[in-house]
Amino acid sequence: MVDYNLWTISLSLLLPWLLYFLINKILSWRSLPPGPWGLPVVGYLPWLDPEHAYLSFTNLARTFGPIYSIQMGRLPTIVITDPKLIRQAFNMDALTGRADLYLTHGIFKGYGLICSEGPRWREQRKFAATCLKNQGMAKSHPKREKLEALILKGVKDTMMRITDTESSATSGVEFSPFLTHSIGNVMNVIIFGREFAYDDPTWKLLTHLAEEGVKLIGVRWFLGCRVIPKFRDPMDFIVGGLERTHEIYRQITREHKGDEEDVVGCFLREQRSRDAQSGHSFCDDQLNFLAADLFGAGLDTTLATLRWFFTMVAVHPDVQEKIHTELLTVLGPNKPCLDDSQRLPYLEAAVSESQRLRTVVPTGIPHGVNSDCVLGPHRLKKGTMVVPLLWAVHMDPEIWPEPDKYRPERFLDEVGNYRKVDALMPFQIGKRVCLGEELARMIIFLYASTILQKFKIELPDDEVPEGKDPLEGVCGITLLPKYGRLIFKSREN
Ligand code: HEM
Repeated sequence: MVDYNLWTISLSLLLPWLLYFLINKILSWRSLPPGPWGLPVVGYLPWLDPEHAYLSFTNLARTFGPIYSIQMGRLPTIVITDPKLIRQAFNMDALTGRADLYLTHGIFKGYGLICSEGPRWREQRKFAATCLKNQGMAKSHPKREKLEALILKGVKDTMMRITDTESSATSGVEFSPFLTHSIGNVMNVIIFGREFAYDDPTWKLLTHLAEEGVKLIGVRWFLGCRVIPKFRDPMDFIVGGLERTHEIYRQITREHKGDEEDVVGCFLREQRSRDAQSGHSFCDDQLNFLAADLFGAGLDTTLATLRWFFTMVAVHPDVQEKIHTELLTVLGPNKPCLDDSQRLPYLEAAVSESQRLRTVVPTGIPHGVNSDCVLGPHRLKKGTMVVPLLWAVHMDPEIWPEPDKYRPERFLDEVGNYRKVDALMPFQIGKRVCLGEELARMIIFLYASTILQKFKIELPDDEVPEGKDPLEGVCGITLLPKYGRLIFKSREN
């Protein structure tokens, strides 16, 4: 009898709570965009292609529309494929957070720029933007010419290595290591105030750790990779690689006096000037994570963009000839410089079109909702992850008819001037838009124009197996060309 009463009391207390919980859940589901069902704990993850998650997401948009909900492990997620909606969402303060992933919050501990949020992100973003601008990364800045000269030195280094490789004009050359070294050194001078020699063992180690780390980050990170043995090795590699990278950075930092113009020098000065203040974000760990972010985000993406561009013009000789004719007509025998970019609209259009056709960050970098907010008719809860699906934006047939075709004319108006299309957003958009966009544009223009002025590029006959797409990609965080060997024939002979 006593037991029966206890049950009745417990149930009468529990039922209203259960009802309240269910109604709340149903209401919050109803205010969310539609989306596929998933399983408890893992959500929709088992159905995503781990190698090409951006394609699985794009397929779902065909069923559920330009904004849909999906459960990624324990993280409620919204995927957006409409460029206007992405712009609106990513301009909201409430969406400037990063999703709570083990990678961003557990391993990177919210340090650096890419993984930080709130006041630390604001303070560090302002600092890094000013520091890069003071090194010439801005239009009409007095140091722009110095930065231009640094990039051109890198272009010269790459061209020299191509020419010095005997096979480059006949059977072809894997030129990605040349680009990695020369663009890497542009980043090294900006961040650390120094360059590394091509065969320097420290440089080899740094690039190996960065390249492998980027490849290992993907959808698997949403599964509880701390507990699944299969995923432990890649995670251990990333954690160990980060520690070794930071140790090298600490050594470089110790060699700094603090009056240098590079990022490390600026950071050390800022740190000293703030020492008396409490609660600032300029601690030693932050410096290491910031340097790694700038190096990683800057090198990998710019390299991928250039590799895709050169592969695309090799596969489309008609486009390459038009670019070369434009270079001849506008520049004659003169070498390209940054001021020429406006006078070379076809080249600019060809670069934009390659950034569209092979989006180097296909799923974008997801954001996190940092306070409950409203996006159109939808209520987004704090903690939701928001994916701007750049691949789907760039392959939308409503915006780009026959999206699989490489057609630079999409970016030209009727008189042949470059036409900006808002839906092209390789650097993402909004309050956290890529911090290095201007630097990336400078590098891409100078490499693309100078190399195509000197060389005719072709794809070796035996590089791509029969029936395979020469523009096939391999995806980690970034999408890289699968086939890397190219023939460079000098046009000066
Ligand atoms: C073609 C080359 C590049 C592409 C396609 C690219 C793309 C992106 C994308 C998609 C994001 C995410 C933005 C967001 O979360 O809303 C991003 C962020 C970032 N990029 Fe780039 N990027 C490129 C070059 C660079 C360069 C050269 C640098 C170095 C200065 C750089 C530094 C950063 C940093 C620090 C962030 C994080 C910004 C933040 O979270 O506030 N990127 N980039």
